[in-house]
Amino acid sequence: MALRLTDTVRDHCAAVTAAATAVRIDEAALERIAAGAWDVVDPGLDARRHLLDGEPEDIAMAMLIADAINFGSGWFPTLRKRVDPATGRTLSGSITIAWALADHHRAHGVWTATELQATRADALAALLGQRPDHELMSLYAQALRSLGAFVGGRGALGVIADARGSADRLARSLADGMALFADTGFYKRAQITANDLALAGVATFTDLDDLTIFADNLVPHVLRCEGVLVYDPALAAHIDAGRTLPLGGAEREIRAAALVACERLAPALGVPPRVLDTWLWNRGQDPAIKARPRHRCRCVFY
Ligand SMILES: Nc1nc2c(c(CN[C@H]3C=C[C@H](O)[C@@H]3O)cn2[C@@H]2O[C@H](COP(=O)(O)O)[C@@H](O)[C@H]2O)c(=O)[nH]1
Repeated sequence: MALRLTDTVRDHCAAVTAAATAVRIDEAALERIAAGAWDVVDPGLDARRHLLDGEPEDIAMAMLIADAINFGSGWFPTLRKRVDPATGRTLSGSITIAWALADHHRAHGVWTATELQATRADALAALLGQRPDHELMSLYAQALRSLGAFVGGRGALGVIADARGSADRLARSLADGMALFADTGFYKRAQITANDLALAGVATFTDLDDLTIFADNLVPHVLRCEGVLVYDPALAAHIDAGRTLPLGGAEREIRAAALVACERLAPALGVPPRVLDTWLWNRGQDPAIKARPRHRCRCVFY
């Protein structure tokens, strides 16, 4: 039987972390977190930032669309950010994009697979409130055209049905079906898509809790702020100066170490990695944590 996608991720991250030269896990800090009396809960999806009411096909397609462009953190400092009208706080890059998409879906309906295949960067930029010439907009348009071809005539619920109740199989279908999901060794967006479809109530997976964390740039940053991840001085200086990292090398060590640390923290805290991920990610929205630079890598994976 072929290895499960999540098993390949765990094996890859264990190997990268064992051989890492620029990032290490601080055992004492990890034990401190593991022993803490934290209330680790998954807050679920925010109904303002995601389309959660309507026909299941629309909710499922809206989530596939959101997660097909749930990347770009390396460019986020160059994006125009929305302000939350309820709090007056500037929203993060990914929340800015997700919320703008949800508003569009509520007002104009959810794109069909055929419409997705005709996505243009300039029209998408206008919808997302961004400059039409921003390179992330052309990458987003490419991702959505690819999603349209991937979904085809089966619809979003058909994509889910083809996973036959397995989150791992759904993630594998995305990773094998679209180049921009082929985040080998981490499969962050392929995995978070399965989690999001389940959270949105349009999919049921028997192996959902086997997902790993969704290795982005914020979860490792929260762990670094807690002292769990320690970067060598040159890497720390590079990141603290706001300079981007190339794909591969140090950024892979950072993501892999975060995953390995969470593989140990999750059972200690009595939650699956997917719940720990969301809890850590939401803590990362804290202004004090956001004030410290996190690593930035301009890629299509996170
Ligand atoms: N590990 C993990 N990474 C996540 C999310 C979310 C939030 N969306 C989720 C929320 C509800 C649904 O569950 C969505 O899936 C975004 N990201 C990633 O963070 C990165 C930074 O973004 P920011 O802080 O905006 O700059 C970016 O690469 C973004 O792709 C998450 O929950 N976990």
